[in-house]
Amino acid sequence: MSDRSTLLRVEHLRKVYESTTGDVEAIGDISFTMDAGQLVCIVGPSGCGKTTLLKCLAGLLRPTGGVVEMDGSPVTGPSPAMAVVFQEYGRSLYPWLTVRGNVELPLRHKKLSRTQRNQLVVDALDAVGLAHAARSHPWQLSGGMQQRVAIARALAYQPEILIMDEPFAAVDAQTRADLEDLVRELHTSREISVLFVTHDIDESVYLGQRVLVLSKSPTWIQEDLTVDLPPERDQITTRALPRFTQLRTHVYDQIQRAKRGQAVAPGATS
Ligand SMILES: Nc1ncnc2c1ncn2[C@@H]1O[C@H](COP(=O)(O)OP(=O)(O)OP(=O)(O)O)[C@@H](O)[C@H]1O
Repeated sequence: MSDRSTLLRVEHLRKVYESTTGDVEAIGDISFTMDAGQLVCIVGPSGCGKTTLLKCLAGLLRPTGGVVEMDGSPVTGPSPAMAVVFQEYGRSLYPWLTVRGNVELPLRHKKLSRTQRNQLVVDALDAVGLAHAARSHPWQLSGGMQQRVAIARALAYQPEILIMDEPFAAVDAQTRADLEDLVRELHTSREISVLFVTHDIDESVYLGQRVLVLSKSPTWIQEDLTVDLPPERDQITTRALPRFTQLRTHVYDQIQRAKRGQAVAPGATS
Protein backbone atom coordinates (compact mmCIF):
# COMPACT_ATOMS: atom_id res chain seq x y z
CA MET A 1 0.00 0.00 0.00
CA SER A 2 1.18 3.53 -0.77
CA ASP A 3 1.04 6.13 1.97
CA ARG A 4 -0.52 9.51 1.18
CA SER A 5 2.66 11.31 0.18
CA THR A 6 3.82 8.54 -2.16
CA LEU A 7 3.55 9.77 -5.72
CA LEU A 8 5.17 6.94 -7.62
CA ARG A 9 5.44 3.32 -6.56
CA VAL A 10 7.38 0.76 -8.54
CA GLU A 11 7.29 -2.84 -7.43
CA HIS A 12 9.22 -5.74 -8.93
CA LEU A 13 9.30 -4.14 -12.35
CA ARG A 14 10.73 -6.41 -15.04
CA LYS A 15 11.16 -5.93 -18.77
CA VAL A 16 12.24 -8.48 -21.32
CA TYR A 17 12.41 -7.44 -24.99
CA GLU A 18 11.33 -10.35 -27.13
CA SER A 19 12.61 -10.68 -30.67
CA THR A 20 13.29 -13.33 -33.28
CA THR A 21 17.02 -13.00 -32.64
CA GLY A 22 16.61 -13.74 -28.93
CA ASP A 23 15.19 -12.21 -25.79
CA VAL A 24 16.94 -9.31 -24.03
CA GLU A 25 16.28 -8.96 -20.31
CA ALA A 26 16.71 -5.20 -19.82
CA ILE A 27 15.18 -4.75 -16.35
CA GLY A 28 15.73 -7.56 -13.86
CA ASP A 29 13.78 -6.46 -10.79
CA ILE A 30 13.26 -2.83 -9.75
CA SER A 31 11.34 -1.54 -6.74
CA PHE A 32 11.32 1.98 -5.29
CA THR A 33 8.94 4.72 -4.22
CA MET A 34 9.11 8.45 -4.76
CA ASP A 35 7.30 11.08 -2.69
CA ALA A 36 5.50 14.07 -4.15
CA GLY A 37 7.82 17.07 -4.48
CA GLN A 38 11.05 15.04 -4.66
CA LEU A 39 13.82 15.36 -7.22
CA VAL A 40 15.25 11.89 -7.83
CA CYS A 41 18.11 11.16 -10.23
CA ILE A 42 18.81 7.81 -11.84
CA VAL A 43 22.33 6.91 -13.01
CA GLY A 44 23.84 3.69 -14.23
CA PRO A 45 26.33 2.24 -16.68
CA SER A 46 25.77 2.72 -20.40
CA GLY A 47 23.09 0.40 -21.74
CA CYS A 48 21.93 -0.69 -18.29
CA GLY A 49 18.27 0.01 -19.01
CA LYS A 50 17.67 3.63 -17.97
CA THR A 51 15.53 4.54 -20.97
CA THR A 52 13.64 1.26 -20.76
CA LEU A 53 12.88 2.00 -17.11
CA LEU A 54 11.60 5.52 -17.86
CA LYS A 55 9.43 4.29 -20.72
CA CYS A 56 7.88 1.67 -18.45
CA LEU A 57 7.26 4.28 -15.73
CA ALA A 58 5.72 6.72 -18.22
CA GLY A 59 3.39 4.08 -19.63
CA LEU A 60 5.11 4.18 -23.04
CA LEU A 61 6.26 0.56 -22.79
CA ARG A 62 4.45 -2.39 -21.30
CA PRO A 63 6.50 -4.10 -18.57
CA THR A 64 6.90 -7.86 -18.61
CA GLY A 65 6.12 -8.00 -14.90
CA GLY A 66 5.59 -5.86 -11.82
CA VAL A 67 3.57 -2.79 -11.03
CA VAL A 68 3.91 0.96 -11.59
CA GLU A 69 1.47 3.15 -9.65
CA MET A 70 0.91 6.92 -9.73
CA ASP A 71 -1.12 8.25 -6.82
CA GLY A 72 -2.17 4.70 -6.01
CA SER A 73 -3.52 3.91 -9.51
CA PRO A 74 -1.78 1.53 -11.92
CA VAL A 75 -0.07 3.14 -14.92
CA THR A 76 -1.20 1.24 -18.01
CA GLY A 77 -0.52 3.83 -20.71
CA PRO A 78 0.55 7.45 -21.18
CA SER A 79 -1.00 9.51 -18.39
CA PRO A 80 -1.84 13.22 -18.16
CA ALA A 81 -0.19 13.11 -14.74
CA MET A 82 3.22 12.64 -16.37
CA ALA A 83 5.19 14.69 -18.88
CA VAL A 84 8.39 13.40 -20.45
CA VAL A 85 11.29 15.49 -21.76
CA PHE A 86 13.69 13.58 -24.00
CA GLN A 87 17.24 14.30 -25.07
CA GLU A 88 16.38 14.92 -28.71
CA TYR A 89 14.66 18.29 -28.42
CA GLY A 90 15.22 18.85 -32.15
CA ARG A 91 12.95 15.94 -32.96
CA SER A 92 10.36 16.63 -30.26
CA LEU A 93 9.48 20.18 -31.42
CA TYR A 94 7.43 20.94 -34.53
CA PRO A 95 9.48 23.25 -36.79
CA TRP A 96 6.42 24.73 -38.53
CA LEU A 97 4.89 25.89 -35.21
CA THR A 98 6.08 28.88 -33.23
CA VAL A 99 7.47 28.42 -29.72
CA ARG A 100 4.06 29.42 -28.41
CA GLY A 101 2.33 26.95 -30.74
CA ASN A 102 4.61 24.11 -29.61
CA VAL A 103 3.89 24.78 -25.94
CA GLU A 104 0.18 25.12 -26.55
CA LEU A 105 -0.31 22.03 -28.72
CA PRO A 106 -0.72 19.34 -26.01
CA LEU A 107 -3.12 21.61 -24.11
CA ARG A 108 -5.60 21.29 -26.94
CA HIS A 109 -6.36 17.80 -25.61
CA LYS A 110 -7.42 19.30 -22.27
CA LYS A 111 -10.78 20.86 -21.62
CA LEU A 112 -9.58 24.42 -21.10
CA SER A 113 -10.89 27.78 -22.20
CA ARG A 114 -8.75 29.84 -24.57
CA THR A 115 -7.94 32.20 -21.69
CA GLN A 116 -6.82 29.36 -19.42
CA ARG A 117 -4.70 27.89 -22.21
CA ASN A 118 -3.14 31.23 -22.91
CA GLN A 119 -2.34 31.78 -19.24
CA LEU A 120 -0.64 28.38 -18.95
CA VAL A 121 1.49 29.03 -22.03
CA VAL A 122 2.51 32.51 -20.85
CA ASP A 123 3.31 31.20 -17.38
CA ALA A 124 5.37 28.24 -18.68
CA LEU A 125 7.39 30.38 -21.11
CA ASP A 126 8.00 32.86 -18.34
CA ALA A 127 9.17 30.08 -15.99
CA VAL A 128 11.85 28.98 -18.47
CA GLY A 129 12.92 32.53 -19.38
CA LEU A 130 11.53 32.46 -22.92
CA ALA A 131 8.68 34.96 -22.78
CA HIS A 132 10.49 37.07 -25.37
CA ALA A 133 10.76 34.19 -27.87
CA ALA A 134 7.09 33.16 -28.05
CA ARG A 135 6.75 34.12 -31.71
CA SER A 136 10.02 32.56 -32.86
CA HIS A 137 10.25 29.16 -34.52
CA PRO A 138 12.36 26.41 -32.93
CA TRP A 139 14.93 26.51 -35.73
CA GLN A 140 15.64 30.14 -34.90
CA LEU A 141 16.73 29.17 -31.37
CA SER A 142 19.90 27.66 -29.90
CA GLY A 143 19.87 24.05 -28.68
CA GLY A 144 19.58 25.15 -25.07
CA MET A 145 16.65 27.41 -25.87
CA GLN A 146 14.93 24.61 -27.77
CA GLN A 147 15.26 22.37 -24.74
CA ARG A 148 13.73 25.17 -22.65
CA VAL A 149 10.76 25.12 -25.03
CA ALA A 150 10.41 21.37 -24.48
CA ILE A 151 10.50 21.96 -20.70
CA ALA A 152 7.93 24.77 -21.00
CA ARG A 153 5.65 22.47 -22.97
CA ALA A 154 5.90 19.86 -20.23
CA LEU A 155 5.26 22.46 -17.51
CA ALA A 156 2.24 23.97 -19.24
CA TYR A 157 0.66 20.53 -19.23
CA GLN A 158 0.72 20.68 -15.41
CA PRO A 159 1.89 17.13 -14.82
CA GLU A 160 2.27 15.72 -11.34
CA ILE A 161 5.70 14.45 -12.30
CA LEU A 162 8.25 15.61 -14.82
CA ILE A 163 10.24 12.72 -16.24
CA MET A 164 13.49 13.68 -17.97
CA ASP A 165 15.62 11.29 -20.02
CA GLU A 166 19.18 12.62 -20.36
CA PRO A 167 17.67 15.97 -21.35
CA PHE A 168 20.92 17.95 -21.44
CA ALA A 169 23.24 15.42 -23.05
CA ALA A 170 23.26 17.24 -26.39
CA VAL A 171 24.03 20.80 -25.24
CA ASP A 172 27.32 22.48 -24.42
CA ALA A 173 28.68 22.58 -20.86
CA GLN A 174 27.67 26.16 -20.03
CA THR A 175 24.15 25.73 -21.36
CA ARG A 176 23.92 22.48 -19.47
CA ALA A 177 24.80 24.21 -16.20
CA ASP A 178 22.11 26.85 -16.86
CA LEU A 179 19.51 24.18 -17.61
CA GLU A 180 20.47 22.23 -14.48
CA ASP A 181 19.85 25.38 -12.45
CA LEU A 182 16.53 25.85 -14.22
CA VAL A 183 15.45 22.36 -13.12
CA ARG A 184 16.56 23.05 -9.53
CA GLU A 185 14.69 26.36 -9.60
CA LEU A 186 11.47 24.78 -10.94
CA HIS A 187 11.74 22.07 -8.33
CA THR A 188 12.30 24.39 -5.37
CA SER A 189 10.03 27.30 -6.32
CA ARG A 190 7.17 25.26 -7.81
CA GLU A 191 7.67 22.06 -5.82
CA ILE A 192 7.59 20.06 -9.03
CA SER A 193 8.36 16.35 -8.70
CA VAL A 194 11.17 15.38 -11.05
CA LEU A 195 12.59 12.00 -12.06
CA PHE A 196 15.81 12.73 -13.92
CA VAL A 197 17.86 10.15 -15.79
CA THR A 198 21.45 11.02 -16.59
CA HIS A 199 24.72 9.27 -17.33
CA ASP A 200 26.57 12.20 -15.73
CA ILE A 201 27.54 11.40 -12.14
CA ASP A 202 28.26 15.00 -11.12
CA GLU A 203 24.94 16.12 -12.56
CA SER A 204 23.06 13.48 -10.59
CA VAL A 205 24.64 14.60 -7.30
CA TYR A 206 24.28 18.31 -8.06
CA LEU A 207 20.59 18.00 -8.94
CA GLY A 208 19.19 15.21 -6.84
CA GLN A 209 17.82 14.79 -3.36
CA ARG A 210 18.31 11.09 -4.02
CA VAL A 211 20.39 9.21 -6.54
CA LEU A 212 19.31 5.74 -7.59
CA VAL A 213 22.33 3.85 -8.91
CA LEU A 214 21.39 1.09 -11.32
CA SER A 215 23.34 -2.12 -11.81
CA LYS A 216 24.31 -3.27 -15.27
CA SER A 217 21.63 -4.95 -17.37
CA PRO A 218 19.37 -6.81 -16.42
CA THR A 219 19.16 -3.90 -14.06
CA TRP A 220 18.18 -3.54 -10.40
CA ILE A 221 18.76 -0.74 -7.90
CA GLN A 222 22.25 -1.14 -6.55
CA GLU A 223 21.98 1.85 -4.23
CA ASP A 224 19.39 4.42 -3.18
CA LEU A 225 21.61 7.28 -2.00
CA THR A 226 20.37 10.32 -0.07
CA VAL A 227 22.17 13.46 -1.22
CA ASP A 228 22.66 15.36 2.03
CA LEU A 229 23.80 18.61 0.42
CA PRO A 230 22.08 21.88 1.34
CA PRO A 231 18.96 22.54 -0.77
CA GLU A 232 20.31 25.93 -1.89
CA ARG A 233 22.76 24.86 -4.58
CA ASP A 234 24.86 26.73 -7.06
CA GLN A 235 27.32 25.60 -9.66
CA ILE A 236 30.40 27.02 -7.96
CA THR A 237 29.97 26.68 -4.22
CA THR A 238 28.04 23.38 -4.19
CA ARG A 239 30.47 21.64 -6.51
CA ALA A 240 33.38 22.91 -4.37
CA LEU A 241 32.00 21.37 -1.17
CA PRO A 242 34.03 18.44 0.23
CA ARG A 243 30.74 16.57 0.69
CA PHE A 244 29.96 16.99 -3.02
CA THR A 245 33.30 15.41 -3.88
CA GLN A 246 32.70 12.55 -1.44
CA LEU A 247 29.27 11.83 -2.89
CA ARG A 248 30.35 11.95 -6.53
CA THR A 249 33.33 9.72 -5.75
CA HIS A 250 31.02 7.29 -3.99
CA VAL A 251 28.60 7.18 -6.97
CA TYR A 252 31.53 6.81 -9.36
CA ASP A 253 32.80 3.80 -7.36
CA GLN A 254 29.34 2.28 -7.36
CA ILE A 255 29.10 2.60 -11.13
CA GLN A 256 32.51 1.02 -11.59
CA ARG A 257 31.31 -1.88 -9.42
CA ALA A 258 28.11 -2.01 -11.48
CA LYS A 259 30.09 -2.20 -14.72
CA ARG A 260 32.21 -5.02 -13.36
CA GLY A 261 29.07 -6.76 -12.10
CA GLN A 262 30.56 -6.84 -8.61
CA ALA A 263 27.53 -5.72 -6.65
CA VAL A 264 25.22 -8.47 -5.45
CA ALA A 265 21.46 -8.07 -5.84
CA PRO A 266 19.48 -8.27 -2.61
CA GLY A 267 18.17 -11.78 -2.16
CA ALA A 268 20.60 -13.22 -4.73
CA THR A 269 22.23 -16.54 -3.84
CA SER A 270 25.84 -17.13 -4.75
N1 LIG B 1 13.54 -2.22 -28.62
C1 LIG B 1 14.48 -3.01 -28.12
N2 LIG B 1 14.56 -4.31 -28.49
C2 LIG B 1 15.50 -5.13 -27.97
N3 LIG B 1 16.40 -4.75 -27.03
C3 LIG B 1 16.37 -3.47 -26.62
C4 LIG B 1 15.41 -2.54 -27.15
N4 LIG B 1 15.61 -1.33 -26.53
C5 LIG B 1 16.65 -1.52 -25.68
N5 LIG B 1 17.11 -2.80 -25.76
C6 LIG B 1 18.20 -3.38 -24.95
O1 LIG B 1 17.86 -3.22 -23.57
C7 LIG B 1 19.02 -2.88 -22.82
C8 LIG B 1 18.79 -1.55 -22.11
O2 LIG B 1 18.66 -0.50 -23.09
P1 LIG B 1 18.33 1.01 -22.70
O3 LIG B 1 18.32 1.81 -23.96
O4 LIG B 1 17.13 1.04 -21.85
O5 LIG B 1 19.61 1.37 -21.82
P2 LIG B 1 20.17 2.81 -21.40
O6 LIG B 1 20.76 2.64 -20.05
O7 LIG B 1 19.11 3.84 -21.56
O8 LIG B 1 21.30 3.03 -22.51
P3 LIG B 1 22.24 4.32 -22.75
O9 LIG B 1 23.19 4.37 -21.60
O10 LIG B 1 22.93 3.99 -24.05
O11 LIG B 1 21.34 5.51 -22.85
C9 LIG B 1 20.18 -2.85 -23.80
O12 LIG B 1 20.80 -4.12 -23.76
C10 LIG B 1 19.52 -2.64 -25.14
O13 LIG B 1 20.26 -3.22 -26.19
